[in-house]
Amino acid sequence: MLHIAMIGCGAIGVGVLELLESDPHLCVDAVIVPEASQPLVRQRLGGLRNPPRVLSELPAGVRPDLLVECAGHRAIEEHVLPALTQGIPCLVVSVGALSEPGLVERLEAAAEFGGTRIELLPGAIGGIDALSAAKVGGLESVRYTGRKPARAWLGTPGEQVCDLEHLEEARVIFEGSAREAARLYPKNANVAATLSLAGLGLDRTQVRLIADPESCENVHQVEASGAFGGFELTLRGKPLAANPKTSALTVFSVVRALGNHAHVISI
Ligand SMILES: NC(=O)C1=CN([C@@H]2O[C@H](COP(=O)(O)OP(=O)(O)OC[C@H]3O[C@@H](n4cnc5c(N)ncnc54)[C@H](OP(=O)(O)O)[C@@H]3O)[C@@H](O)[C@H]2O)C=CC1
Ligand SMILES: O=C([O-])CC(=O)C(=O)O
Repeated sequence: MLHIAMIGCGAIGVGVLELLESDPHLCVDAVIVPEASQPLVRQRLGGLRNPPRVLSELPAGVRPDLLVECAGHRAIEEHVLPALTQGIPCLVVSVGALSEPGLVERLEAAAEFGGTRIELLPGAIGGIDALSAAKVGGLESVRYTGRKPARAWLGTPGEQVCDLEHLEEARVIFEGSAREAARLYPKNANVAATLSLAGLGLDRTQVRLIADPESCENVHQVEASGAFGGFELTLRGKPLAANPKTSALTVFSVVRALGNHAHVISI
């Protein structure tokens, strides 16, 4: 049985906990969330057979087998870096945070110090295995298009490009490098950052973001070419009811990754 601590308990976290209830090899003992949201989180988890403890940080001396981050960019600094330093292996979904200059190097240094590893999860996107294998032979180009319902872009610079509430047809709201996408759209930059880290890096990965009033899915398209040949991927992600900015596949990606640590065959 693997003992897990989870950082964050929102749309992804709750979905993961519900699915893990039926896996006898994995047990989430604690979820770490800000003090202010603890009563709400305890209420959300009330329906689970064995709800985890809800805490603001890992108690001194407690050492889970794995720590999984499902919280957001700030949590990398607050929880993942210290856990790595203590030798706790970490799985991370907020991969967009790694676009911040210097953070990859700091995570590497913390993991080396602790003698452990950090695993970046594919989350809402697929094909990361193929892309990073293709990189070994040499990649020429990687283009990513992210299309989401118009309202999913509220609160982003897309609001300055068009009237998202009254959009009548699909509109490109951003075109540029993954680095620029991460700077302008940090909350939507996880997929772009993941593709960049697996492939050609933040400066050479081209990104296009589209607000589409007709769409009710988060559609991720990737076109890559290189010495291996080429691939085109379209992933039509269903948004989570609890957070339409997040695709349901992200929950399944976390459950898969945790299962791969606990089960004898990993795939
Ligand atoms: N790789 C990928 O493809 C994807 C990655 N993501 C990443 O996953 C993150 C979580 O997504 P989702 O579950 O939908 O978001 P939610 O907003 O539904 O939930 C976030 C949870 O994390 C908690 N939290 C926030 N900051 C911290 C912190 N510093 N320390 C501890 N807990 C914290 C929140 O608490 P509170 O309510 O108090 O803020 C809340 O419980 C996103 O922010 C995004 O970065 C999301 C989608 C796809
Ligand atoms: O589709 C999702 O779940 C989230 C997304 O686009 C991103 O963060 O890049």
